[in-house]
Formats: sequence, C-alpha cells, structure tokens
Amino acid sequence: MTGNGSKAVIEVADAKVSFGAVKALDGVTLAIMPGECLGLVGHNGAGKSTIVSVINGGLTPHQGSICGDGEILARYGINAARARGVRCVFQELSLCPNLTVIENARVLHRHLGGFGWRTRAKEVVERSLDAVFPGHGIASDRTVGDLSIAERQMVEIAMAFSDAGTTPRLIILDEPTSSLDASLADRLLAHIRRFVAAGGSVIFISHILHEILTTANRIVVMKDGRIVAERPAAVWTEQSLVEAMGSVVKGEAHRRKARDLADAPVVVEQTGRGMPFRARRGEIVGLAGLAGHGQTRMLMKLHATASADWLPRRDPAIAFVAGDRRLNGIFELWSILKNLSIASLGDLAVRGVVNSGAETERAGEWKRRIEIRTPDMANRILSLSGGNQQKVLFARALSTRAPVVLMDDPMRGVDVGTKQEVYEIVRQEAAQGRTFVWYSTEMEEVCLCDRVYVFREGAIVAELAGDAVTEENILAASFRAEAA
Ligand SMILES: Nc1ncnc2c1ncn2[C@@H]1O[C@H](COP(=O)(O)OP(=O)(O)OP(=O)(O)O)[C@@H](O)[C@H]1O
Repeated sequence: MTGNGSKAVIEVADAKVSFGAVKALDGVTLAIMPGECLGLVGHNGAGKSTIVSVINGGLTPHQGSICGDGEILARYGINAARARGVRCVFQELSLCPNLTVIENARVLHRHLGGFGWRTRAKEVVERSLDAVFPGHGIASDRTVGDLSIAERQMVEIAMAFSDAGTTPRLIILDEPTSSLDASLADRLLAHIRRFVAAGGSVIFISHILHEILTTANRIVVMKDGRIVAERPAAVWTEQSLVEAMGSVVKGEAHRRKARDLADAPVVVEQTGRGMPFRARRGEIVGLAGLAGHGQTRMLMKLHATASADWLPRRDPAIAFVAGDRRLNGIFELWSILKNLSIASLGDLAVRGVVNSGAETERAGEWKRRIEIRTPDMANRILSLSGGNQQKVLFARALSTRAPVVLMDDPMRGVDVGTKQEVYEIVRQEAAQGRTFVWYSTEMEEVCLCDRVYVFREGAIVAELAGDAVTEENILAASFRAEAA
C-alpha cells in the first residue's frame, strides 16, 4: 500500500471463479494503488491470468465485488475498465495480424476515428513505441503478421501505454518480457519505473523473478487460486519467493562438463554469411544474440533440412518445440492428450492403428513428470493456463525418439519449479546422446549450454564454449560483431 490514504484504482474483494471442477480463483482479495507496481507471481495455473481477466473486466467473477476509486462497480466489463484507464497486455498476443501497426492502433482506440485518423494513429503509436522502446526500428506501416514475436510483443506493450483520449492509469502486463531479449526487457522495466513514479499503476506478472524483484514495489504470491503471501518487494528474495510459490528451491544449475568435440557433427548448416553451424551427438547447443537476429530462421532451416522426406517416418529425425505456441504450436480444437501425442503416433501405432492405451499411458507419464495441471488430459488444450500449454509442447517433442530436438525459446511462461525439472530432463537426455539446439532469450538458459552461437543480423558472429559462455561475452558479441 502507498500509505498516503489514496483510494485503490481497482479493488477486487473475495473473487471466486470456477471452470468446471477447477477453482481458478478461490476467494481472492486484491487492491492496486496509484503509483505502485504490483508484482504477481505463482506456479503455472495458480490463477494469475484469471484475476487479471477479472480486473480487466473480461471475466465476471461468480462471487465477489469490484471497486474503483472507492466506488462499487456494479456493471463492470471491458468497456467500463477501458474507460477507467485499465489496459491489459495478455500472454497470448491479440493484435490483428492482417492489419498494419497503425490500423491496429485505430482498432484499439475508438477516439482515433474520423478524417485524418491514419496520421493521428501513427503519431500515437510511434510516440509510445519511442517512449517505451527507444531505437525500436519498427515501421508503423508494417503488417503485424510480418513482425517477429518480439516485435509484436513490443507493439502490444506500447499500445497499452499509449494515450489517445483516455489516459492509461492501470497497465496489466502478463509475462511481458517472455519474447524480449535482455536489452529490450531492460528498456521496458525502466519505462515501468518511470510510469509508476509519475503516479501510474502496473500489475506485473512474470516467472523471471529478478525482474519482479527489481521493478515491483509490492509482491503478491498466488497458489491454487488463492493469495498465499503479500509483502513489500524489498523484503522478498528469489529464494523466499520460490518457497512461497511452493516450488522446491534447487541450487544453481551447474554448467556441464566440456564435451569431447572430436565427434563428427550430426547437424551442419552453412549460414551463407558468418560461421557455419555444427551440433554433435549429446551436445546442448545454444543460440543467442538479440531477439530476431536469425535464430528462429536457423531452427526452421535445420528442421526443413532434416524432415524433407515426403513420406513421414515412423520415428522423426528431428523434433521442434515452437516458441509462438498459438501460431505454430498447439492445435486449438484438440484435447491435451492429442496435442501431446501427435508427434509420436508412428511410435504408438500397431499396424497403422494408434494404441489408445499406450497413448494415454504415455500422456499420463508426462503429466506427472512435468506437472501438467489439469483434472483430465481429455480436456481441450485451451482449458490449460499458458505455461501448462507450453509444457505440453515440450512433452510432445521429448516424447518422440527424435535424436535432435530444436527448441525455439521453449520456456515462455513456464514457472520456476518446472523450468528446473525441464533443465534436468534436457541434461539427462543429452547425456544419453540426444542433441539439443536451444534458442533462448533468457541468459540463465543460454549459460546452461555446452556451446553457444551468437547471432547478429542473420549470421553467426561468434562461437563460445565452456567457461567462455558468459553473459558479458554474449552481450559483447551481440552488439559488436568483431568483439568475439
Ligand atoms: N477457459 C478455461 N476453461 C477451463 N479451465 C480454465 C480456463 N481458463 C483457465 N482455466 C484453469 O484455471 C486455472 C488458472 O489458470 P490461469 O490461466 O489463471 O493460471 P496462471 O496462473 O495465469 O498460469 P500461467 O503462469 O501458466 O499463465 C488453471 O487450472 C486453468 O487450467
């Protein structure tokens, strides 16, 4: 609380929301004060996005009340929330892909209509992009579908902070940095601090705990639909947060021993410009550098080369964990079970017929192994929280027998406890001879790799191995091609 007697911008009291048997919110009370950044953390499926939907007016709680500036808001919905200056950036980005950035700004801000709207919309969105992400390089006449996932995330965040008639008062950011590299994330965090210092309010949800600890004033921990702890940010540590979330605190992930690089590479790709790409059996090869500098394109190319056969193989030669799950990861109309097993149907089939017993058993194993939080694997994939959907994609790739696994920033939105489990699985599988090619926007993950290629402007500009894989070296190579 600010302690200055001001009224909460929005206050939710005793909110309850259930989806069938799942209690997504089980009596949550939360107030957001002017001039504060409230950090919200919790395991995947804890209820963070659900409370955000209630505050944003997108979901009416089955029980409980909502107040704004001290008044009870009886008919609270999306329009009422927008009129009060509440803006939300969801985990699943929501811009229209077939429209330009300017046209999307027009869709969001109804006041921008009328003669000359294009010029006004351009001004509004560019001013905000410049303020939040100085030097962003995104032309506002580009079609959103042509932007990288990081650029889309930047546009969506800038739109939320933009002022086109209604001043933004409360910005809700649900995993805003999940696709941003460290330098873009830093720019956003600096902007949040400026916004809050000027009296604005922010709800900041992230699984990257140091971002929350350095940006929020107050941190609330959710677990299984309830608030289980709430303290000023200054008294929390990463360890106490992880413990409050109910995850097991593990020691720092250890760097793996240097690999014997004498083995012949199992994956080779010439990038045209820059250094060639090589990966050996049992190696974890990291792709680093600023977001959008060719890492995802390289993964796509590796995948296309290894899976070019027109006849599908019983065991795929290569598996892929998509980063943009809504665009090319999940099958939205399918169940969790089908989404998980789709890549291993050849393996699960006997004389061309899928053995449904084996399919269910394998899915159950993965549900336990990485804690996919659902009462029933036959439920639709969209009934899962974002982080749990990402776990399914991970399980889909790992449950194949593909000797090479490509991962396109696969931990987006996955909670701290599960990340540790997944790191361990990757290490175990690599020790048994599997090769991982891992693009990550998180430095902690890049530093777990045996060898790292740093990308800049579509080409590999540096190769780092063993003790040379450090944040300083990666940043130096990312910004200055000749540095490494
Ligand atoms: N539309 C829905 N249908 C069924 N269940 C749902 C639906 N939306 C959410 N849930 C369930 O409600 C619970 C809370 O989900 P929520 O998305 O709020 O979690 P979260 O804390 O935001 O997780 P994450 O960190 O993975 O984003 C989860 O168990 C989820 O499966």
